[in-house]
Order: sequence, then structure tokens, then C-alpha cells
Amino acid sequence: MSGNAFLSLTTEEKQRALSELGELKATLASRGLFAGTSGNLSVRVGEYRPEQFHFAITASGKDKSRSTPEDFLFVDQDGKPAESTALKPSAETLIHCEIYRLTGCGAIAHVHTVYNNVVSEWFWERRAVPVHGVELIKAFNIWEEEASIDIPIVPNYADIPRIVPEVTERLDPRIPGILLRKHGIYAWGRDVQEAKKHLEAFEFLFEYVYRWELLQGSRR
Ligand SMILES: CSC[C@@H](O)[C@@H](O)C(=O)COP(=O)(O)O
Ligand SMILES: [Zn+2]
Repeated sequence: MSGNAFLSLTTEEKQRALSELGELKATLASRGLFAGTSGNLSVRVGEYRPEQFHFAITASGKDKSRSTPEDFLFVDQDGKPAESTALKPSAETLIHCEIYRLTGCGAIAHVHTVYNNVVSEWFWERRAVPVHGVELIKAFNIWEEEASIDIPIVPNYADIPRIVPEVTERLDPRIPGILLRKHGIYAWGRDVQEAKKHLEAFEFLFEYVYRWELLQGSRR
């Protein structure tokens, strides 16, 4: 793909991306995962090269539990709108750009939950949430028995571009997700279905870790 790569996408390709995102947004919204307009979602379209790609992403500041014709827009690898629009891309678009650049994945989901916020703070000093031997680790395609994983945590700066190099440094190619401290999880996958699966697995594991830590504490 060259300079005008986005223009060579067919209407069907763009429509498919928008409808997949719309479906994922509605499903996650039905689970109450977009508290107070938080969260953002994206899906990549067309060919991928680390230096050039495009994706559809949620517009900034919207109530993500509502479905409107102004929910999504297309942006390029630098987070700039790929076509003329009055919509503003998610404030966290640059984090999506960096995750696509580093992983070549096909879709990304970001949500704020109490469990992901609490564990990101509880394990902040070690900069990772450790999980040992829980069956759902297999959702990340890690099949060892009693596997141990560390889910990376990066600082949550108000200035989003400052978070980008932290993601670059801490992203672990084995783990399809990264936590922002007291903010939320970014989970990704090769397509929307896999990103959703990974997000569900992370949230299960965060709740497990939270409850297990609590139980351990009550034994001391
Ligand atoms: C309203 S609090 C959440 C925001 O600050 C942000 O973290 C978020 O997830 C949503 O931002 P958005 O610009 O709508 O994509
Ligand atoms: Zn957020």
C-alpha cells in the first residue's frame, strides 16, 4: 500500500470494520463496561506495515452505551483522521497506534473496571500483576501446566504521548494486554473476536487475583 492506501479500501471493507466494532461496543456496553464514557475500541482495516496502517476507532467522549452514526472514525498510524470528519478520535488513540505498530494485531479493546484498577495499584511496585496456574491463562495461547504470567503495568500520565514509550518498553509479546495504573486494561487480538476473548480472560484473572489476595490477607 502506498500514500493513498486508505482510499483503495472498498466500502465493504470499511463497513465490515464498523459493524464489527459496533457489535463489540454493544456487547461490552450491555455488560456495563463503559462507566462514565470511559473505554475505547478499535479495529484495523486493510494491509498492515508497521510504518503504515489504518484503523477505525471510537470517537472521543461519547456515551459508549448508545449507538449513533457518529460513533467511529478512521485514522492512520499516527492517529490522524484518514478522511474528512468533524469527529475527534479517542483521546487515547496514540496508545492504539503504538500497540498496532508493535504487535500487528487486528483489534484493541480498552475498558476501565474496578478490578483492573485495584490490581494495577496493588501490584504497582512490581510493575506487573502476577498470575499463577489459573486455567484461563490458556486463553492467551499459553498451554503450559501451572503457567505463570506477569501482566505489565505502566504509569498513567495525563499527557497521553508520555505513556507511549512506557508501552513500547513494557509490552510483552506473549501477553496480549497491558494495564495503565489505576486506569484500565488494553487488550488486543488478531481480530475483534480474539481481542474480546482476551479482554474477558484478563478481567476474569484480575477478579481472581483480587479475591485470592483478599483471602490470603484474611488468613494472616
Ligand atoms: C471519562 S474518563 C475516561 C477517559 O479519560 C479515557 O481514559 C477513556 O477511556 C475514554 O476516552 P475517549 O477519549 O472517550 O476514548
Ligand atoms: Zn481510558
